Amino acid sequence: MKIAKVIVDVPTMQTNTPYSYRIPNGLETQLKRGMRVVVPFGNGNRKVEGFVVDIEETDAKQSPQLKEIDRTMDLVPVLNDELIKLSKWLADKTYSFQISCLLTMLPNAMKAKYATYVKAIGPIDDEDISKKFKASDMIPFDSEHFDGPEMGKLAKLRKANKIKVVYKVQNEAKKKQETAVVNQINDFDGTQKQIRKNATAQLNLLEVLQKNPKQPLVQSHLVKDLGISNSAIKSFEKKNWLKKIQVEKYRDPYKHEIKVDQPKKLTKDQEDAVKEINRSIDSHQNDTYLLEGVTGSGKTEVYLQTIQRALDLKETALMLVPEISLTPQMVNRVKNRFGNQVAVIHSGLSTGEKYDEWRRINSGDARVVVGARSAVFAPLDNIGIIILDEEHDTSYKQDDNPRYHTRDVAIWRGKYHHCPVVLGSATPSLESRARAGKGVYKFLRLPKRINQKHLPEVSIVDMTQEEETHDGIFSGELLKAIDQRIDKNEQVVLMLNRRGFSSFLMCRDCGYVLKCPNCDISLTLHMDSHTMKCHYCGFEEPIPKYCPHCHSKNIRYFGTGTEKVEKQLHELLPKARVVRMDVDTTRKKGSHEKILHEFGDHHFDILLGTQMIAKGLDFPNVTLVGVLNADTGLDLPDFRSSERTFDLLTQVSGRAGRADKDGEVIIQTYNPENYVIQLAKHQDYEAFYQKEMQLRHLADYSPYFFTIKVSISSLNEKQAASEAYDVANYLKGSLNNKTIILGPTPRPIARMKRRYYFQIIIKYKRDLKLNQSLKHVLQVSQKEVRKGLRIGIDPEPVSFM
Ligand SMILES: Nc1ncnc2c1ncn2[C@@H]1O[C@H](COP(=O)(O)OP(=O)(O)OP(=O)(O)O)[C@@H](O)[C@H]1O
Ligand SMILES: [Zn+2]
Ligand SMILES: [Zn+2]
Repeated sequence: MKIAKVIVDVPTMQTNTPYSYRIPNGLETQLKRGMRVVVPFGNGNRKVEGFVVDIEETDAKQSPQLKEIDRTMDLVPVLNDELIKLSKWLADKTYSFQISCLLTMLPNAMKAKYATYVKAIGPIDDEDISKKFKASDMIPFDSEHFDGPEMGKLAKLRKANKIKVVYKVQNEAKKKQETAVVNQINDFDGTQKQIRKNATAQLNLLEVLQKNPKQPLVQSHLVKDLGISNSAIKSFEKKNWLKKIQVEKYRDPYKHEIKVDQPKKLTKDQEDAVKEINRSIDSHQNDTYLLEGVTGSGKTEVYLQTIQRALDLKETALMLVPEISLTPQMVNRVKNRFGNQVAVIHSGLSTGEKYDEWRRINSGDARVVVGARSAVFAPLDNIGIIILDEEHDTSYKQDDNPRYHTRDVAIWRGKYHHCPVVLGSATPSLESRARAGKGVYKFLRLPKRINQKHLPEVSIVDMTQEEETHDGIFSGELLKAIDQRIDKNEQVVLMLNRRGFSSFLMCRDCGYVLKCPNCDISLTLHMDSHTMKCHYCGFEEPIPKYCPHCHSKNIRYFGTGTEKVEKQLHELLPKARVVRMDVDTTRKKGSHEKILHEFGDHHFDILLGTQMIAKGLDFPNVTLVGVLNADTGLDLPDFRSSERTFDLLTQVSGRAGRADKDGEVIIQTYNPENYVIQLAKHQDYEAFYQKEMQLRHLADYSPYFFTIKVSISSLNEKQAASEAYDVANYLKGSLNNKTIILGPTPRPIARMKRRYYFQIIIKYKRDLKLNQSLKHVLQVSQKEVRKGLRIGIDPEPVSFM
């Protein structure tokens, strides 16, 4: 007898293991590992969903009491063996439930709230089934409409391509048609001779056709994105050099189907890196590389050429980038090189678009995947290379269950596929840099910018010395520099660092920031009530008149929003054309792309934005970068706040002077002597690394120690506190004596949304009992969990707030 092992969608400790179910007649040959099923569960036999993670042969006598699978939700597996295996590892590694991991891997469109249908797409020879399709070609795929044996027939019909499964998404767009052109030219050289030398529009069109001789090219993209004239297309059509066809409009958010970019000739450093990585690809070696390259050193070209190598070997490629730098610029660079083979996954896509992309990957149509964090689970087969760009970025860590780090998952998949993993950054995480130093990762460096360009000159402006003008936003020096750049017809990027803050009060004499006495977080100014409020605990006090630290009267509103800065700019430099990029101006779909496009076309002189603009942008005409407030991230209660500030300043500085013209950076700060600011001035990552490693060593922090955060919360403060003490005591008794256990303490933000939080920080080097002990904690706290306690285990937390 065959049984299925099913992970059910009941996320508790007790159910975090596969349950056995009998496979009903008719499904025996159809049911596959990786399909979703509906099964009866518990005493009441309520129906729950689950994933088949294994199918086994057993002796019927041994398991007479087994319940039977109700039905399948899929006709083909939605997860392959690799991903099922990965989910088990991930659950273990992140102390979460395997079901959460399995669900994390699927696009939302396939999650329960969306209806599943079967759709007839060919003649159906089975009488029973074909009768059902008489009324409609789409029928809900459930037990009301199909019984067990019929489900088996459906699977056969799907194999024969007579039906398909459709997940109906609420906002699914109707399919539309659009006009495309297809090349008809065989002899390109001969054709070129027939075109006048000064007919550039026609020559451009010819070039695009030559690069894409077989592919339909959507006319509107040719015109809008490549500047090819409609009249050129018309005259080509008349001469039968191309023909027009109608194609199905695809929900491609970037609408870029045309390859226009050729590989660049590599510099010596790039070539060394590419050779080394390609060697691993060719020999299927699972090496992890750290590619440390200064800003503008051409890391992207290294990625593109190694991806090409994997494709040449008929393998696929996975490229991960932080959400924030998943800009149209980056996406277009990959799409321009690899065309339609690229699938893009990020949070800006609609559910339907994400599902489309997922399906293209699952079916093997898309062979290069570019995406943010969750794309690390893309169902690619046969991966030849995995790239993690800006590997230090904190958005790679998921805050919620399962609390995985994208880098760990990428490395796991690299091992599975025997392929190299490339971690790239101008400012690698200390952890990765340390591993490269020890030889765990192979170290590749691009120490110079492309074309012998040097890094931009950085100067620091001490804002405590500035006269009280311009609301403390602009120093005289920065204003003058902006003015000069505009006169020279060059462009400026201005960053307002808003990390961790909205609007706060700061003393202009000593730099003191007014903080909440309970939460260790800065208070936010509320003009309506004329008070300072804590956004987390609700603490409130009147706006002070004197600095509590140095008693200066010079205490003022700071950390203004980009909107206010924009207004200031208009007053101070009326001629400047400013475009603002922040959460407000990019909320609408496509607006991000539009702003960057218009800035690139020099419709604006100044791009003003938050951290959003620090990464990945490549505008040749930008020669000045200004950082309005370098300090705001430095004070956060987090041992990584220096590292983050250094990264941010280095990344944003790197936006200046990337092409022919020299770049300049001006950083305004209230802490000009701080080592982070000083080292950022020299853009000296290696010096920063050495210095910061010393500090981490002294304080027993990562990468010298691993960290785990255990957080315990409840609406009832007493319950949370007493459980936290119990857990800490248990851990102190069970873990080895070199492991450091801090706490329990109320979390820096102790109370959030009415729950009281306590946290325990575990710092360890090697502790064989750790995993077991933490699982034990999860087990024994079950009773309290039923009474409303929550307990979370976060390995390598990126936030301690
Ligand atoms: N071999 C090359 N020859 C000519 N130009 C190149 C070459 N490699 C890269 N470039 C160009 O140099 C510029 C900088 O490269 P790229 O954006 O890849 O750098 P990066 O290291 O990714 O930078 P950042 O970390 O700042 O984003 C780009 O405009 C790119 O097209
Ligand atoms: Zn507070
Ligand atoms: Zn002061």
